[in-house]
Amino acid sequence: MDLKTTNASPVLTDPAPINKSRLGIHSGLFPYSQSGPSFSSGILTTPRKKPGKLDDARSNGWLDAMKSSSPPSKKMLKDFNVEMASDDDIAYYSWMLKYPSAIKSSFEKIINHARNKKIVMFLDYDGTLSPIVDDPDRAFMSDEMRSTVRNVSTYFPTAIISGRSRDKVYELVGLAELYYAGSHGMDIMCPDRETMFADPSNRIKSTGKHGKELNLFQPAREFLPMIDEVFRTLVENTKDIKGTKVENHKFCASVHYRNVDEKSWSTIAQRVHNILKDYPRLRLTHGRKVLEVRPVINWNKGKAVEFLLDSLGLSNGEDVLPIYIGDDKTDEDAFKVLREGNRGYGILVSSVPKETKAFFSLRDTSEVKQFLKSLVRWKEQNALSMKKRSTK
Ligand SMILES: O=P(O)(O)OC[C@H]1O[C@H](O[C@H]2O[C@H](CO)[C@@H](O)[C@H](O)[C@H]2O)[C@H](O)[C@@H](O)[C@@H]1O
Repeated sequence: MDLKTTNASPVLTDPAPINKSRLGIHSGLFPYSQSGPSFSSGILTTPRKKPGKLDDARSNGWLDAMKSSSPPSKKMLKDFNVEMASDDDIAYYSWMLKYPSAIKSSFEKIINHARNKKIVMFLDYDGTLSPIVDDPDRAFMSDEMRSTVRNVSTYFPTAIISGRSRDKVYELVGLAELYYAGSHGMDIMCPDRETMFADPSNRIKSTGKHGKELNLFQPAREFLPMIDEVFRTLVENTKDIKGTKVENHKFCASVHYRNVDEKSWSTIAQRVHNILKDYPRLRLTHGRKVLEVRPVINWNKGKAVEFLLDSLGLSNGEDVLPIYIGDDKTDEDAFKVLREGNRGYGILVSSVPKETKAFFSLRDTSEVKQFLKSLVRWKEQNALSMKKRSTK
């Protein structure tokens, strides 16, 4: 089967980022919206945006987006042994007025709101549970983080929602008690509820590595051969560029350029761009020093959150509080769903100011761990005081 179409159309691109000024908190933030095409219902395959006049990777903003796709490491200014706040610090603290820290200023607010509600915890993996490292194969989470997540899941239903393949993220997290959504939510391992599957062809019964029966929801299943083909083409076409790494996530593919000399970034962008011209049913999104190729369907991490809440029977309750913690552009779809439906809290993990649909912020993975531990402590104290009250 020829998976390409002869009717080549230009690639849908994300908007080019606006250069952020060092102190321009409200006016010059990096645009951070990721939403794909949206329809009121169904998981429709949608056409890409109309071709613009410009038709190469440089002119349509890919390169700018690539350059600003991961925050630089922070430098502290020191002057005569007096620690001074840099412009970046001032910018960050001003930004935090709009997106307060979930552990510092706003923890009380969060738990007050969560009182008498059931928290459902959604966690992104890279940059949230494991720090960003140069080699994607070595992005391990610490044992302490793992046991923290395990503790969280004893009190709250907990799901991992990642851009990686479901198998890979399951292997990295290694906790059987969680729910997993891989490929940016396009591969969901979920509880078995017949009513969830309006289109039963998207529902797959499968047997996991340990012989356990799995219930999978895979809305982009028809794209499997196409993603496999484009993955192989991407590998073939970038193999001469030192440092490039292409990953196959089953329902999407990633081209990493973190370890590539910046001089070659435009070459990578151009080659990926050229390949995608032959696949109008695929689109490109930008992650942290990674180009991600994914199907043009009305599905994303936000949809996965809604699907999981539904399949857990927790979608309509006033007494449910979903919390989603993530660091990347793809997490914005989930933040948006929670904010717009007034359903719960998005928490952005970032050490630099970013425009976001989240409500709160955490600086890095260690603050994520601290936040999760604080929630568990709060829940334990609650349980203890309830027990004391009932034995009086
Ligand atoms: O949705 P996520 O769980 O956050 O996954 C997003 C991407 O994460 C990985 O790449 C990122 O982390 C790597 C390891 O720290 C880093 O080397 C890379 O530069 C980052 O982009 C993963 O490899 C990607 O395939 C995921 O899409």
